[in-house]
Amino acid sequence: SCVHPDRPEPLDLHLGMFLPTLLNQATPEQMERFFTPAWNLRIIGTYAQTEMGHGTHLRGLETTATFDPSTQEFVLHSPTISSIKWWPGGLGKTSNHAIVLAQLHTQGRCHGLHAFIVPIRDMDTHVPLPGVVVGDIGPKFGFSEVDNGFLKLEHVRIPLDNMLMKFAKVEPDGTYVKPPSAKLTYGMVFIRSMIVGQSALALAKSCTIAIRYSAVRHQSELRPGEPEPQILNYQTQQHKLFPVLAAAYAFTFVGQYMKDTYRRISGDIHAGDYSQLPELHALSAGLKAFTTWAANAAIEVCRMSCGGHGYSRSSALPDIYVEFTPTCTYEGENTVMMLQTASRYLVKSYRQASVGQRLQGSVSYLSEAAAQRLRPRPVSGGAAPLSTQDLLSLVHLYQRRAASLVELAAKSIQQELQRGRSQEEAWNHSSIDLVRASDAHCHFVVVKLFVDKLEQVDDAAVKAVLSTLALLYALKGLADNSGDFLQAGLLTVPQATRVSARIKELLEELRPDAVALVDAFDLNDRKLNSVLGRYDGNVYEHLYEWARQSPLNATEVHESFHKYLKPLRSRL
Ligand SMILES: CCCCCCCC/C=C\CCCC(=O)SCCNC(=O)CCNC(=O)[C@H](O)C(C)(C)COP(=O)(O)OP(=O)(O)OC[C@H]1O[C@@H](n2cnc3c(N)ncnc32)[C@H](O)[C@@H]1OP(=O)(O)O
Ligand SMILES: Cc1cc2nc3c(=O)[nH]c(=O)nc-3n(C[C@H](O)[C@H](O)[C@H](O)COP(=O)(O)OP(=O)(O)OC[C@H]3O[C@@H](n4cnc5c(N)ncnc54)[C@H](O)[C@@H]3O)c2cc1C
Repeated sequence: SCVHPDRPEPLDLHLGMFLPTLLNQATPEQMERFFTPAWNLRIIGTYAQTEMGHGTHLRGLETTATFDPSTQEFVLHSPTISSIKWWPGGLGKTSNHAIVLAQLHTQGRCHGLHAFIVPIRDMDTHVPLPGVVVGDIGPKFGFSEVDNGFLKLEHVRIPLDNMLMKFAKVEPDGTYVKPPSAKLTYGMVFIRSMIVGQSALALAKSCTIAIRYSAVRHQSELRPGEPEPQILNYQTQQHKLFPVLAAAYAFTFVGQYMKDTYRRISGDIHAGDYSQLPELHALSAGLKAFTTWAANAAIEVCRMSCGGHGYSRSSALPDIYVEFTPTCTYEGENTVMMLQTASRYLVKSYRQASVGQRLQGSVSYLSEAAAQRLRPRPVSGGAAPLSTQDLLSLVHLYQRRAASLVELAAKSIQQELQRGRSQEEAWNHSSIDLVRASDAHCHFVVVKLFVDKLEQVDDAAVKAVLSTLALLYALKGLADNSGDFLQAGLLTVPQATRVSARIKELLEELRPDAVALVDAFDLNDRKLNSVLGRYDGNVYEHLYEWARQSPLNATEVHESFHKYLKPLRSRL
């Protein structure tokens, strides 16, 4: 954002969560008091929700905010070690304010989690304020530039007006006024929606590096006596990289869709219509998990496809991985997000469809599936003919797989209940099926959005190559998940064999356009920061130059020789 484009920064939370949370949850008066100074970086804020003991289970958070009507203040307190806020980016050393999520207590009752603006450091000296114990949590897997921090609040007093009161309120006498919808206090749908676009960017960067390098790198022999081929000509290399390229395009379109959907539904919410919030929550949670998991795995595929040089930080791929991988955990751990989508939306929608309700939005196919279940099945049964060319029929196939896995998960819960398990136990014993159902639903949404996007492309040549990519994305997903399709009776073994053959043809079709397709992401050398992914392809000269700049090469004889090796040698 500020100094290093696309790299994690101490100010990310200020820009990505503190300001957006104010925009969504502050009253006009609070906007004036906090937003303008925050926009001017006088106030630097972070978002402090997670505690040492709880991240996922928000109802388990222990920090309290107790209203004291005699002083018109909230008293913020961390009652236990496990209640210390832990992880917030920029909290350790950078921020002078934090949005703290705490259990609100007023008039002797607890009203659950609410957001409070807590000053933590003096605005001029930056010294921690009385009662605030704050610091950095120490080295991590990556994110070294970010001071993820801890925060212990010891009876810290803040004014009544520092509770974000756009929705829920506390009156001066301590009366609690409920929000119009309890779900509004969860938030998080904004960043989850944006993370989908970040998955696309991470994939675009990784496959740009790997595909450009694979066009530069020559290795081994294809035909004896002939020059070594570009490694991009090996079918296995194409099989590793072209599906990643296809996914990068798919996720780019899904990322755009999520941005638009967020804008549309949050517009409705601001106008007082909350009916689409469950769709936004389910889509943002599920697609955040689906795309980050896929991108996380694909970055490693790209790194390994570059052989030894992929392991060098000059490739940029190790950094892309360590900076991207926490997206699978933060903003809602992925398995937990998949379970939200499944149990809070898909299974509920399945039940509604089963009793004849017509569903809207991304789950409308469950109504179709329910209607189909009521129709008599053809005696012959078996999978329908499969076209490895027709994108719409593939979308339909993904839709039917999703419907079938949602049904499987819903039935699993039902069976567990019939065995006498409690609702909670039945849910836990069905959670593998629930995650699988979410995954299939998200996969369907991605394939559908990719195919829908093609309708908006006018240029015939661009449309043709994007259609090939969409076909590859859909067929590769089919091959990777063939067990699901076979199990649901949507695919036969001979059809699966044809899918594999068609994938090979598509790889060959895409080969001539592969470099142009990554160039089209328009990621310049500064943004990529990769020796292997250079636009001009002068990899070897610059690899040598990069190595020469290594700090170890500052002297011809390193001091370790005199300090350790020489004395050691003399003792042997
Ligand atoms: C410009 C952008 C780029 C900036 C990039 C910045 C990068 C910065 C780097 C890192 C940032 C990291 C920040 C963080 O990680 S902040 C902490 C994030 N923490 C989480 O996300 C916690 C995850 N946990 C939860 O979300 C919840 O606790 C839960 C998993 C949903 C469970 O909660 P709970 O048990 O209370 O809820 P239920 O399952 O019972 O659900 C109750 C009903 O509420 C609905 N629900 C739940 N969540 C939401 C939501 N977010 N929005 C709307 N509705 C929600 C749910 O569906 C239930 O509905 P029902 O109708 O079934 O009653
Ligand atoms: C780099 C980074 C930056 C972060 N920045 C911030 C920040 O700015 N602000 C902030 O507040 N937080 C931040 N976090 C914290 C982050 O949001 C949490 O770590 C995240 O929400 C996951 O919660 P947890 O750590 O409690 O994981 P846990 O919930 O303990 O997860 C551990 C395992 O338990 C499983 N599990 C947990 N609950 C369930 C369930 N109900 N069903 C099935 N399985 C379950 C999970 O699937 C996972 O496998 C950050 C984290 C990282 C890594």
